[in-house]
Amino acid sequence: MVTLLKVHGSMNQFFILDQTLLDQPLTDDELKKLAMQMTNSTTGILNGADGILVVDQSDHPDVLGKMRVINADSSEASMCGNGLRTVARYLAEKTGRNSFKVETMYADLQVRQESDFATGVPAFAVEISPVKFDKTALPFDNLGHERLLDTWVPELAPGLKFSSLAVPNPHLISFMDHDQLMGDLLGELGARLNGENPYYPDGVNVNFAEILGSNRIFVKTFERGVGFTNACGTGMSATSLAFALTHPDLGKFEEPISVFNPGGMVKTILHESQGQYWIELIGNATETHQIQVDEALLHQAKVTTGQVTISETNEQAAYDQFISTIKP
Ligand SMILES: N[C@H](CCC[C@H](N)C(=O)O)C(=O)O
Repeated sequence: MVTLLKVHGSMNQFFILDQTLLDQPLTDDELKKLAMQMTNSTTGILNGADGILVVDQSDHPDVLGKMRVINADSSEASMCGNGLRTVARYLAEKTGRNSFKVETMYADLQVRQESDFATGVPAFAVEISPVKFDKTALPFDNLGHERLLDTWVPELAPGLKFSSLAVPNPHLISFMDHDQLMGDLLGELGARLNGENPYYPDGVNVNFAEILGSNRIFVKTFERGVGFTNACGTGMSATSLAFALTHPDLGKFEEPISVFNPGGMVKTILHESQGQYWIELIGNATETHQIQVDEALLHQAKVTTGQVTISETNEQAAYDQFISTIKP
């Protein structure tokens, strides 16, 4: 039997699969099939999730594990900020270490345990990097620009300015008022740029943001490979950086920025060293369920309610209590 976890960061929900517990790791094709099955609210357990986080051995120095991110549509992403906080907690509890690195597709990222956000709400800080703006890293095309930073792009949406950066997964960001943010445009643009389109052929996470005040923003995201999520950690990080670069009077480097989202709130801290930006993303790492499952069912992508033993932790109640106390 193998223990899976159901976890979330700001209500961005995942299953964690630690492949080092398996007799035989899943093939990439099996991982994709498992992600599709488990994240689906009909075929999956516990109403599905936004993706699966796969933990593997890392042979890099001072790195306690490797994280791979499989979206609900089975596409693999280079990073997941909310997910990395939950993997950091999983590895911290597995090893007894509270500050270490986790290998991700393009970088070994520093993670550390933070003091609880509230009673029963463990929190972790994770490094978000590398950060790139140029087309080679995103890639966007056919927009007539080498980079998008507070740029009018009528091809995407008239009357809005856009920024686009890779952290390292690709993000498109626009700041607007509350009504626009809550309107239909985010879903329409998100669906358009993650289907067949001339501008973001590999898709892009689309973030609409409202500026609430000094070092305070609200971000709503349509995620590549998923659709609407309660929060997107890399999206909130990228949006925080775009906030400071485009509204330097309100968004500050080296100071905590409160980023509210439909699933709760996280903090980001922006850094620049030797001309490179990197972002600290600090937020909850909540474990809601432990799931006992036979390894064969993972290989067969048949992790269904009748075939597993689920035990619920008491952490969601603590998280709900925390949410009731925060005010955007
Ligand atoms: N959908 C994203 C991956 C998950 C990112 C998000 N859940 C986060 O917390 O950063 C992509 O395809 O780039």
